[in-house]
This record gives sequence, structure tokens and C-alpha cells, in this order.
Amino acid sequence: MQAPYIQLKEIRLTFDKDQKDTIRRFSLNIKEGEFISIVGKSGCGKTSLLQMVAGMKKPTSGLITIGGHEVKEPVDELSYVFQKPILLEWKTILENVLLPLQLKRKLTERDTNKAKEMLDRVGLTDAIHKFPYECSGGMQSRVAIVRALLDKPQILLMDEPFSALDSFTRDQLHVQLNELIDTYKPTVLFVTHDLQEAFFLSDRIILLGGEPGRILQEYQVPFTRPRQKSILFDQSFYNFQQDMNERLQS
Ligand SMILES: Nc1ncnc2c1ncn2[C@@H]1O[C@H](COP(=O)(O)OP(=O)(O)OP(=O)(O)O)[C@@H](O)[C@H]1O
Repeated sequence: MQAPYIQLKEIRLTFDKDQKDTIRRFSLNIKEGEFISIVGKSGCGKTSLLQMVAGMKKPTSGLITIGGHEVKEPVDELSYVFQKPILLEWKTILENVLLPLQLKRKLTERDTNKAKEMLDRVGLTDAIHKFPYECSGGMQSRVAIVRALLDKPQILLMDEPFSALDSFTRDQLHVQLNELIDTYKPTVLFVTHDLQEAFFLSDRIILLGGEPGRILQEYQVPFTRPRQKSILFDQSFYNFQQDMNERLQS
């Protein structure tokens, strides 16, 4: 059996030792290249889990490993996409995309060409010299995704990246994200409240809930990636929705 690439073992998280645990006995093995969505009610600890995998927050107890090495500090081979795109207003779209690389090393012509090519793939060729205030929310979200993938991270953490967008823009972004993920093949941990989004994008969906937060249900999506939106008309999506909704209500 393939060894897990990311392993979370018996994770417990508490913010104050006198208070109840936020997360307890959370264990999950993630394969390299897998796309995992974490869904669950507000406050059940989804963001905290991503932050612990990123090495930005320490579990109170338990072990997190990446490639067999314990996560003890912020992880290098990882990119994070937040709910808000967080672009620098005084830099152009192209400059925003190149910024993380520029902070690491001297930029090359190849980097710039790569950034332009990726922006082109998500339909932003005409926007590369624009500033963020001249771009819509959907365009800014595309920029944040391209920026996160430019340096080919092994791990991509995405925390509700599309939640502020309308459903039409979100649909477009799902397809474009799928294509980019298929090219760069990072291991993805994706937080969302949207079951349709989780089903369309993921290999596996983890329903987090309860007090303290723990895994209530795991669901393997029975389709290979990348996918067509037509899978959302399949009976398995209907069954999945029913099952998850029942568990979320209980
Ligand atoms: N630094 C902190 N200090 C104290 N409590 C915190 C801290 N960070 C998070 N919490 C609490 O931990 C719980 C889990 O927070 P977290 O942000 O991980 O949840 P979430 O599932 O991502 O929520 P949402 O869906 O609303 O973003 C919440 O009750 C939150 O108030």
C-alpha cells in the first residue's frame, strides 16, 4: 500500500487548557496528488486544520507529517489560497502573480513567460497590466490561484476560495481550477461549505463536525478527475447530498 504523503495522527487542538477541545482525535492519511475537501459547519475547526498542516499552528497533541517528516514550522513546499484573494493594490496583476517568487529569488524571463501563460489559461491575458481595483472578484480569485500554483507547490491549501463569488463565476472557476490541478498535480486540501463544489472537485470528502470537531463521515467520489459538470446529475451526487445533509442535521 502507498505510504501517506500527509498524515494527521490523533490530532487534538485546544486554545485554552481550561476550555474544551476544538478538535479531538482527528486522524487522516492523504495520498500524494489527492484532492481532499473538508466540509462542516462554521466553527468546527476546518481552518485550524489547514493551519496545522501548514505549520502555522501547533496541535496541542498528536502528530502531523509530510513526506514522513514531522511538521514543526511553516512548510516551504506549500501554497495557501484564502477566502479573500489578498492582492497588492499598487501592483499589476502580473506583478502580483510574480511577487512570491520575487521574494524568494531573482526573477527570470522564464518566470514571467510562465506567469503570462498561466494567466492566459484562465482567460486573463488582457488583464495582466491592470491593477486589482480594475478587476472583478472572479478575476482576482483567478489571480490568487495562478499565484499559488506558479512555483509548482507540492501542496495546495485552499480555504473557501470561491465563497464570495456568484454561482456562474464559481462554475467557471471550478473548471479552470480542475484543469490547472490536472497539469500541476499538487496534493490539495480544500475547505468549503458547498457540497456541489466538494463533489465536483474532490477525490475524497471529509465531513467534520461535532463538539469537539471530529470526522463524522468520509465519502469517496466515484469519478476520475478532471470531471465534467454533468456528474452533478448522477444519482451518486444525489445520494451523497442526502447523506451529508442528514449527517449535518443530526
Ligand atoms: N486563535 C484562537 N483563539 C481562540 N479560539 C480560536 C482561535 N482560532 C480559532 N478559534 C476557535 O476555534 C474554533 C474553530 O475555528 P476555525 O476557524 O478553525 O473553524 P472553521 O470551521 O474554519 O470556521 P468557519 O467555517 O466559520 O471559517 C472556533 O470556535 C474558533 O472561535
